[in-house]
Amino acid sequence: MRVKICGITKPDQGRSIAQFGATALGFICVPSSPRYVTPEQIREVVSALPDGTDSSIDRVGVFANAAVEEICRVVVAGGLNAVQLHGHESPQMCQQIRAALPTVELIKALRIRDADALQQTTVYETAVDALLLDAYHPNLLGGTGHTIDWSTLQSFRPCCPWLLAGGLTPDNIQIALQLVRPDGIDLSSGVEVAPGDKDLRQVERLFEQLRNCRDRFGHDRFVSPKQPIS
Ligand SMILES: O=C(O)c1ccccc1NCC(=O)[C@H](O)[C@H](O)COP(=O)(O)O
Repeated sequence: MRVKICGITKPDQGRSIAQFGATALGFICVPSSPRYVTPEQIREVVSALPDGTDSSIDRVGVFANAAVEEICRVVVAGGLNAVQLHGHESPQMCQQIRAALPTVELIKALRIRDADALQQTTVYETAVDALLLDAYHPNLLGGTGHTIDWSTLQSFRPCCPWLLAGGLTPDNIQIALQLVRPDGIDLSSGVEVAPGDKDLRQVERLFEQLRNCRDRFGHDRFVSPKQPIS
C-alpha cells in the first residue's frame, strides 16, 4: 500500500518520515496554503533524504488551478516525479499535463461531498494515473482534517488506482481501512503539530497502526517500515 505524507516543509522531517516507511512525500505548491514550499525548499528536503530513498520515494507536487507551464516549471525545478491536481482541473487539462509531462505520474484529487459526487470520478479515470479522494470543505481545498463518509466508499472500485485522504489519523486509520479498500492513503493535518510542521511521534504511531492492521488481518496490503508494499 502507498502511504503519502503531505505538506512536508522541513528537510529533517522529510528524512524521518521516509525512514518510517512513507512511499511518497507531498509538497504543497499552492501559494495561498500555509504549507506552501518553493521548488528550492523541495530540493532541500529531497537532498536530505537517506541514500537510496531519494530516488525510490515519490515526490509529489500538489497544485490547484495552476497553468500547465507553471506546473512544468515547478516539476523540473523541484525534481518532482508526480503531480497531484487539487483544484477544478478538467479531464482535458489533465490530458494536456500528461502530454507535457509524459514520465510524471498524474493524480487527480476530487473532493467528495456525498455519494453522488463519486460519479465525477469516471470522467477522470482514463485521463490520469491515479485518483485521490479527499473530503469536501466549503472554504479550503485541502489539508482540512475533515473526513469523507467512508461508508459511501465501501464499494468504490475505479478502473485506476486510488488513494484515500481527508482527516486520516493514527487513531482512525484502522477503522477507515476496515471499511474502505484504497490502493494508498494520504495524511497531512492528522500527523501535524501545526500546518507544515509534522508530528513525528504521530507519524511513527501511524506506521505502528498500519503494521497492527497487517497482523490482525493476516495479509500484506499494509505497509512495513523500509519495505513498502507496492
Ligand atoms: O494541505 C494544504 O494546505 C493544501 C492546500 C491546497 C490544496 C491541497 C492541499 N492539501 C492536499 C493534500 O494532499 C492533503 O494531504 C489532503 O487534503 C488531506 O489533508 P488532511 O485532511 O489534513 O489529512
